[in-house]
Amino acid sequence: MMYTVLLPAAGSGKRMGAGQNKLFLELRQIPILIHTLRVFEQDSKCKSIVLAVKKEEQTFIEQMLIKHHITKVVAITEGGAERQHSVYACLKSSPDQGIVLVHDAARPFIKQVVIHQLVQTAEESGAAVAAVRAKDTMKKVENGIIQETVDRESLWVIQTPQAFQYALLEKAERLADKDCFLGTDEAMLVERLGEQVHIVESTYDNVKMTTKEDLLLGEVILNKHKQGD
Ligand SMILES: Nc1ccn([C@@H]2O[C@H](COP(=O)(O)OP(=O)(O)OP(=O)(O)O)[C@@H](O)[C@H]2O)c(=O)n1
Ligand SMILES: C[C@](O)(CO)[C@H](O)COP(=O)(O)O
Repeated sequence: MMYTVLLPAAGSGKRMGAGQNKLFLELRQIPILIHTLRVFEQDSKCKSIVLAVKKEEQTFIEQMLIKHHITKVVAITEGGAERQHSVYACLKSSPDQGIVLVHDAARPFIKQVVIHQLVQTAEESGAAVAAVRAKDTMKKVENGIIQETVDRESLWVIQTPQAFQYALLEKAERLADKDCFLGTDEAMLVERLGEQVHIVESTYDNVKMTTKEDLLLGEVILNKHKQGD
């Protein structure tokens, strides 16, 4: 099954503190945004890419796409104040009403095998998200005091990509927008409709480039991938 990927890239990178959109920072001389785009450019099952960007960054990004031979971007739309708004803007520009995959442009290390499993699961069941098992002991804390230890067996750390049948995501985004509900991922919007969202086990190296430490980790992951891992 072919899919379209929606890539929100209109953030500010405040936690990275680089004074610019963190997606323009380079890992091995290639911008993070291009590392992410290359995954989908090279995936024969990806038919198109829709990007949400800041208006003032659009020309720069268009030049970047040409320089790095990225050909699958079919629409570039203006992002919104929050990530969710940027994803919704992408969805409205999607030429494809089959399976859509939402992926943070800030996660450059996603593996094709995980993407394909997500697409297949979403095709069969409607919605699927990438996730890894929680590794640490997890506790609920209020005012600095532990309230309880949460059973780790049932806890997963949620990532992107998140894959959906178009009609389901469209309904979830539309209703969230109408209700002014803001979620931190798309699964939350679908969950509030009472629909099931399936987990696809991902890898711990699908990290989101969020703070400076992640850049060091990113270089290590790139080296690991270069050695065929
Ligand atoms: N209004 C926004 C906010 C975020 N994003 C995108 O959503 C992804 C995940 O967001 P996050 O890691 O939070 O990025 P930033 O918002 O850039 O970072 P910060 O929260 O530290 O400012 C990134 O690819 C980012 O560009 C977006 O398109 N529009
Ligand atoms: C969507 C996400 O990447 C899943 O882990 C995450 O929720 C984005 O959150 P952020 O607050 O924008 O970092």
